[in-house]
Amino acid sequence: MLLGTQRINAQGHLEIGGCDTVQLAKEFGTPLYVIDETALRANCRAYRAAFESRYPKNEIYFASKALLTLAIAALIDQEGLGMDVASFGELYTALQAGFPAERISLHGNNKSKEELETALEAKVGLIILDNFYELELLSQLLEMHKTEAAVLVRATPGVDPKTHRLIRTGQADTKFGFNISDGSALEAVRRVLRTPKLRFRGLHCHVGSQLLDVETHVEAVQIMVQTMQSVVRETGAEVEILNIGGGLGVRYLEEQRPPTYDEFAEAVVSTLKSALDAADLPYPILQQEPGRSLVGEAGITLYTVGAMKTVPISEPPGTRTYVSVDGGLSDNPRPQMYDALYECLLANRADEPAEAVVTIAGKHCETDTLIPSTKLPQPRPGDILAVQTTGAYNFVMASNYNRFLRPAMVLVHEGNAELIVERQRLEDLLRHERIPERLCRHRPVFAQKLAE
Ligand SMILES: Cc1ncc(COP(=O)(O)O)c(C=O)c1O
Ligand SMILES: N[C@@H](CCCC[NH3+])C(=O)O
Repeated sequence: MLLGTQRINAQGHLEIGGCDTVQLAKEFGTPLYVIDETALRANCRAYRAAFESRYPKNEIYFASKALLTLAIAALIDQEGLGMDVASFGELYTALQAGFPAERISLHGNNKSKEELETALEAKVGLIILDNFYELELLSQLLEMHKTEAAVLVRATPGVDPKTHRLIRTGQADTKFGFNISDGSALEAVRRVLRTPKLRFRGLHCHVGSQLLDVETHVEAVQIMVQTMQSVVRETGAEVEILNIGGGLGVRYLEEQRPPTYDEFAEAVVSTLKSALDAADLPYPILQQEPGRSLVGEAGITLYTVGAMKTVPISEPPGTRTYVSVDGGLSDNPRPQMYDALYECLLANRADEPAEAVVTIAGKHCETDTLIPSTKLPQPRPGDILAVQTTGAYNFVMASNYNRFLRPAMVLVHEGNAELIVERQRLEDLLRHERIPERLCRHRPVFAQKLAE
């Protein structure tokens, strides 16, 4: 499977963004996150066009939790999208990148006073209210700071998407949002309307992530329109915005066929329009927050192959060959967390027939299998392995487990590769650490040498 601008060049190497991945590995080291700028930009444009052509009152916020660095924020800004942030760190990064605050929306199921105050001070465009505690806290802060805030009420539609249990959020039993079924969402709207410094702008929902069909979104849209109708009927308030979150899936495996942007837009918009018409409601602004579907397929991770071993196995009877790479759990926790599956290829021998069935293992002190079973040309130590579809929820979920250094990230575009995140250095690991005086002893000569 080749995605975005990927192709196999005359040397038989995988190329992305016009850059030879073998050269990238040589120049920047491995593990290395590589982001295909052309593909990312094309996705932003195509997603937007799919909706704009069917529903012009349409706004796309990039869900920055999927991938955020200063450069990515700047690129998303250039593409004219908004940005959904869900923590102080995401808000800080977006603001530091110069992302216009009025196009930022603040999320979170337990927003702190500090996060809310910073959002108010920066004048972010929208705050998505998640619970009654936050509603109360925000109204106190607005009184204190003598300011106002535009809000959406996040509602939980009670739908059950077909995706991993840890990334479902539309069902009633979730920590996120105000339930619709027990009347909490309507009560939240009433309270917002009673709070003079809160400006009610509409409703929000997000049903889950990596959805490979349109059914749950369609169901959620119908429920949200019914909820809009109840809000209008019960409170007389106008629902100017309906935000349906993100969630569209991507291809991790060749056989996966997520709806295209056009198929997704057609299903969502036709459902929305007919539900609105039936309810005799004016058309709201349709907001969305895609993350994975914009950036997932635009990223790969490059690793270097090291140790290999073959062991006998009983199920099915035969052998298994472990091919260990120089990263794993710390740069991609998704296989451990969600049993996520990935495809890969040997970047330096991408044109050779894939005839060996192997297991790709990480190098952590865990059974950090990256890919349980895949077909490759017989791997050799020193080969460069490219794991596909790692643009979303990899870099942002990376850790320093086993004191691994977080990988670098490069943005590739028309044959140029620009470093947008430096590889961590050993001194970064110790930057925030202190040894109390009473535990101090002279550092061994070797540690001193390493630090120089
Ligand atoms: C509120 C909200 N919006 C948007 C997203 C982005 O989701 P995805 O990356 O699946 O498009 C998420 C994550 O699931 C989310 O929690
Ligand atoms: N981290 C999850 C997605 C979480 C979506 C955010 N609510 C994943 O990698 O699939």
